[in-house]
Formats: sequence, structure tokens, C-alpha cells
Amino acid sequence: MSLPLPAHLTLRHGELHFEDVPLERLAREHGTPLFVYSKAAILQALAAYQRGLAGRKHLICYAMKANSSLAILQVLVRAGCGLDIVSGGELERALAAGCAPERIVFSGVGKQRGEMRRALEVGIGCFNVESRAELDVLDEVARSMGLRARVSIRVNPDVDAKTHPYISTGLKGNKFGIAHSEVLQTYRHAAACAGLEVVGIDCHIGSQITEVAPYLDAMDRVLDLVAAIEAAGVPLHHIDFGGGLGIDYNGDTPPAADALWPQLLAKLDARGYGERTVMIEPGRSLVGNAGVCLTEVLFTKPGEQKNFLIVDAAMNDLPRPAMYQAFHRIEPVRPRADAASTVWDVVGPVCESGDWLGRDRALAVQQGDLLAVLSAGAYCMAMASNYNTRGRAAEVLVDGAMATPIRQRESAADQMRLETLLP
Ligand SMILES: Cc1ncc(COP(=O)(O)O)c(C=O)c1O
Ligand SMILES: N[C@@H](CCCC[NH3+])C(=O)O
Repeated sequence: MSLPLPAHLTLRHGELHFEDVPLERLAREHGTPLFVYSKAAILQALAAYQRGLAGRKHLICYAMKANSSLAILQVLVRAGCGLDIVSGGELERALAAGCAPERIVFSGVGKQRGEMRRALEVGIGCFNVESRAELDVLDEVARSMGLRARVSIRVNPDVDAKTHPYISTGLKGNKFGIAHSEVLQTYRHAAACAGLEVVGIDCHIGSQITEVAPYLDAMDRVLDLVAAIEAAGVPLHHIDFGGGLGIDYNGDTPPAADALWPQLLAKLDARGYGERTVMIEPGRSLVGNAGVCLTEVLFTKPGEQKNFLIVDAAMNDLPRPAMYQAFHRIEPVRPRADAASTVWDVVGPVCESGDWLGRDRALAVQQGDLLAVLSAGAYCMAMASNYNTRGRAAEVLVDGAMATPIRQRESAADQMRLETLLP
């Protein structure tokens, strides 16, 4: 194992542990594939943001799309987070997990009227609006309910987040946000709508960002807009700077949240906006390295060109490699210290050539061994599907020596529940 392990994941007595819990035991008790999360690792990641924003009026709204399992939401909400949601479904999860509605922000380019209505009815904190058309529909829906919707407009600062094209969102060619050149007129329009109350400005430039420069550029551009919008007579109560901070998947070196935020806050201070409420929407950086996916080697299949390790987790459980060629480290749960390693492609049982979890990995393993796919806390379970009628995996949350099952494995009956047989 050449790279250090993520926080709270350790090799003890020849076996991987999350906090004080041996992973092999969890796999035997709950079966595989199994997602295991560390509460301490989540709270440690959150603490870096809390330190970075200490002494400021702020609200950290966890972007729950990264991992929306109820218990994970509870951990973050109980630790003081609000939530960033992108659908009516996420709204119901947020409420079920005990998040105060006023600590919820609603992002996303395609909110439906019913979703707007429900969010207004429960009294969410703010809608991050992404187009002029959405603004008008929200205005109409709020007026029909005799309410005013608090809005912040998501601006597209046109900066290159230097990340994978599928997860870059702050460039002109992206579907997200309102173009820099149209921001002012959109704010003027919003301020004149009786069903809307303008409260802030919002920006999110992409995901898995590992450099400081795009953030600094985006902050400069957002603050230029704040000055212009306020000069036009529209006061802004908060600045929502989105999420996007990357994690270490394979030796990546993103800035730490408590190193990044002082630099961004210095920009606010320098421009006289130090008193504004700062909101952020981190997702991946709070949970990504707080989770692993345990999987069993079903078969070894050496071949002429490639050697395959066929494991019981697949692209339906962990779609990031298939979707983005994303790299996840794969480590044996009980490394075989003196065995020679072989180079394998680690693949799942799904009937697709794209169903792989790792390529060309040197591993000393045998049939029946357990592997841990690392950095699986974000955008894995949340993006899981039932392709090939595979049930979604089970999940366990570790806290010290305690392991709590937080989601049962989905059965075939669970999957068929909403379907109807023809007479
Ligand atoms: C509007 C918005 N906020 C927050 C996030 C969370 O991003 P990340 O998980 O990269 O922190 C996303 C996803 O990229 C997003 O689209
Ligand atoms: N799903 C992407 C991140 C998307 C960010 C959503 N705004 C990933 O796994 O990297």
C-alpha cells in the first residue's frame, strides 16, 4: 500500500479497520457489496470547514446529492449543517432527517411547480434560481399561495474549474446558472416580482476541484457582480459559494477547507463584504473519503491479454468508473503479506464491458477474498441503480467500536413492489 489511507481507515493486526471496527467482520455479518461509513471521518471533514469559517456568519448546507442516506444526513444535520437539495425527493429526505426547513436551499436547473409548492409550503430558506423562466414560474407559484419565495440567483462566473468536463459547471457552455452578462438584468427583474424576495447570490463552478485558483477567480467575479447588483439597488443578504472542493482519490492534493476559506474570506474582507452571511454547499469533500465499498472476489479469470478479478460489486453500485473513468483505490481487506501480486482488471457481474471498478491493479488476491473500494462515500450509493435487477447494497455506519446498519440490502421483491403484472 503505497499511499496513506484516508482518515480513520487503518490496517490493524493485518486487517483493515474503519475506526475500531474490523471490515471483514462487517462483510461477514451484512454480506457484500456493503458500503461502510465512518462518522468520525465525516465530522473531521466538516470540522475543517467549521474552522475555516469560524467567527463568520455562515451556513454549511451539505449537498445531499453526494450521499443522501438518512443516517448520513442526520450526522451532518446534528452537527449543525443545513442541506442543499435538488429535487422534491431530496426535500422529503431532508425533512425526514430532521433538517429545519429554513436551513434548506433548493438548487437545480429544472424545478417543477409541485416541488416549488411543497418547498414553499414547508418554508425552505432559499431557492437558488438558475434561469429567467424558472424565476417567473416561481414568482407565479409563490403568488398563487400568497407567499414570497426567497431567492438567490445562481450566476455562471465563466471560470474553468479544471476538472472532468462532466462535472465542470461554471463555464459558459454549461447548462447551469445565469450567464455573467445577464445577471444584472435578471436581478432587476427578480426584485420587481411581487412573489419573490431577493436574498442572495449563488455560484458553483464544478466538482472535484483540486486547485485554489479557480475558486479565487470565481470569488473575484462574484464580488464584482455583488457590487454591480447592489449599485442597482438590490441588496444581497448572503453569498452562497457552492461546493466543489475535491478529495484525494489517488494522491490528489486539493487544498484543505480550513486553508482555502481564509483565502476566500480575505477577498470578502478586502472588498468590505466581511459581514455578509456566507453559505456553502460542499458534498463530496464531507463524505467522499468517509466511505468504502466492500466487495468479495467471486472468481479469478486469468487470460491471455487481461486478467480479470470478478467481484460482487458492479457499475450499478459504484458507477463513477464506468461513467467518468474515475479512479478509486482498491485495497485487500486482509492483505496477503508474502504472496506475489498479479495485475488485474477488477470488474463486476453486470453484462456490460464498461462494468469495471479498477483497471490494471496489482493485487495479491484469491477467490473469496474481500476488497475495499476506497473513497466510496460520495456519488456511489447515491448514484446506484437497479440495472440487471441487482438490489442496491446495504450500508453500515461506524462510530468508534459501534457499527449500526443504516440501510438494508434491497431484495428483488423490493424492486418489483411498484410494478403490476398483466391480468
Ligand atoms: C449546485 C451545487 N451545489 C453543490 C454541489 C456539490 O458539489 P461537490 O460534491 O463537488 O462539493 C453540486 C454538485 O456539483 C452542485 O451542483
Ligand atoms: N457525480 C459526480 C459529481 C457530480 C456533481 C454534481 N453537481 C461524480 O461522481 O464525480
